[in-house]
Order: sequence, then structure tokens, then C-alpha cells
Amino acid sequence: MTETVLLLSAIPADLRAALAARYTLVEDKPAEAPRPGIRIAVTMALAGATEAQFARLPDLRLLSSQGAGLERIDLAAAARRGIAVAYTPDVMTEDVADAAIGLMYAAARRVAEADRFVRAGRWAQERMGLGISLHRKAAGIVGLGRIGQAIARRCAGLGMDVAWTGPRPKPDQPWPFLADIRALAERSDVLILATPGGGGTDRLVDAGVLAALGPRGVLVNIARGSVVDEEALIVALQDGTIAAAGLDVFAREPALDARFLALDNVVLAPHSASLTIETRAALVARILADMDAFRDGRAFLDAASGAV
Ligand SMILES: O=C(O)C(=O)CO
Repeated sequence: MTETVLLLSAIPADLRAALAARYTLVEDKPAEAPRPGIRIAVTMALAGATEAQFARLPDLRLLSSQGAGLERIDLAAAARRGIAVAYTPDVMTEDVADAAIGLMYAAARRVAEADRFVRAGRWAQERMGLGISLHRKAAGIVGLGRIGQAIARRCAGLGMDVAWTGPRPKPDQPWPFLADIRALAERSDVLILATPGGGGTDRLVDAGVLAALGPRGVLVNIARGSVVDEEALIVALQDGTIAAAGLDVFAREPALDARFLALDNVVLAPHSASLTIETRAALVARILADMDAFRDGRAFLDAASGAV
């Protein structure tokens, strides 16, 4: 008999098909009574998992979460209950970093706007507005974890002057650390957000940080919408406090604030930074491999036991 895997949230079709080939899948019904006998459950980074969900699953031993973010999973409750938490940080690093660079160019060099300009037949009558150069400019990275480092390497390779901020300095990293995000924004032409979401980073980028970034500044966010005070960002884009933004994440997804849609100086992406053919295949393979390791009693990266 195949093992039953409980789905705590909707999951992408490729992952569902791969899991269904090996396991019996059942959907979670939140109001339901406890479900004994379930050892493995699956969630998504943005859906997370709560202690209340764990409490209904007395035999749960593995929670597998698709994604790098852990801020919506109650890791302390999982640890207390002896539930391992598998997740997929490493496989998406390079593609998410590429997406950040893509959004940086798209916003600074007005790539999406240029496309709209040509399609609207405006080229014959008008000249497109000027973009902002990126070479020799300063990039500020907020959060120098796996993805932040991959972005920093790319910016350095493009000839940008890289500095960063985060909760603590990392002496092994080659780029200057600034403890204060406003000071980082002040020295940066592009501010790129790559920090985890959650309590400590809520609205880290506020009106003051945007003012420090300035009227030729570009904001890129591939982290979480919660890291930015979105009201302040919309005002800053409307009144030219900053030049442009490239955003993959929003405070509300997919129902983002409609005011973004009216702004030409923002490039919008549907939380798609990790959506490549290669990374999707790697994510699915990693989730299956971690489940195999769990079932065979072999080690795997477990966020609940602190091996993050
Ligand atoms: O991995 C994550 O945390 C995501 O945001 C999924 O794209």
C-alpha cells in the first residue's frame, strides 16, 4: 500500500503529479477532526503551517514545504512535536538572483515600458523617455543570505559597487556592511531586497528609506511584500521620490494593490522569480528526495532541528 501524504495547501500541478505517482494524496479540510496515521504533509512557503494544524495530525513526522521562506511555518511548534521540516532553499538561489537582476534592468532601462511603447504604435511619433544607467552604479543588498550573496556576485560582475545590510555583519563576505538600511539606501542607486520575511523585517523599507534612495533610485523586491511599506512605495513611485521599482512580491498576492497597475515606472511580476523549467524540476526532485531520505531514516536539511 502506498503511504498517504496530506496536502495542507494547494500545490503546483508538476509537484502534485510527481507526488501522486508515488503517494496517495489527500487534501486537508481545516474544520476536520484529528487525522491519525498521517506521517507526511506538504505545504508551500506562502501557505505555511500552524500549531493548530500540527495538533490535528498526531502522527505527523515530516512537513515538506516547497520554497525558501520559512516565516509562515511554526518551526518551534514543529520542533516541540518532533516534526522535521524539509524545505527547498538551495535549488532556487541562482534563478531568483537572476530574476532580481532582470527586474533591476527592466525597471532602470524601462524594458517593459519600451515593449508597451512599441506595441502601442507610439514609436513613429514619439521618443521614448530616458532610462537610468546601471554600470558603475552602487547596489545595496538587503539580506546577504544565499540569494543575497548570489545577487551581490552578479552586481559585482556587472561592475557595480556593492554594499549590504542585514541583522549582523558577516566578516567572511567581501562587500562592505552597513548596519543602517537608510545609510545603505543613501549610498545606493539600486536597493535590492533579499531578506527573509517575518517579524524582524516587517516594513523595513519605509518612506524614510525610499527618500534616502532618491529620485534616481531603483527598488527591486524578490523577498516578501511585507518587507516594504507598500503605501509609502506607491506614493514614492507616484511622486518621483524614487525613479522606478521592479517587484516580484506584494503585500497581497495575487490581489495586489490596483494602484500599481496604473504606474508606468514599476515592473510587475507574479511571484515568478523561481519559475524556470530547470528550477521547477529541481524543486520537485528535491522534495521527493527529502521524502525518500525521511522514509529511509537518512539525513536531510531540517529547518525544525535548527539545521537551516
Ligand atoms: O521560496 C519561497 O519562499 C517563495 O517565495 C516561493 O517562490
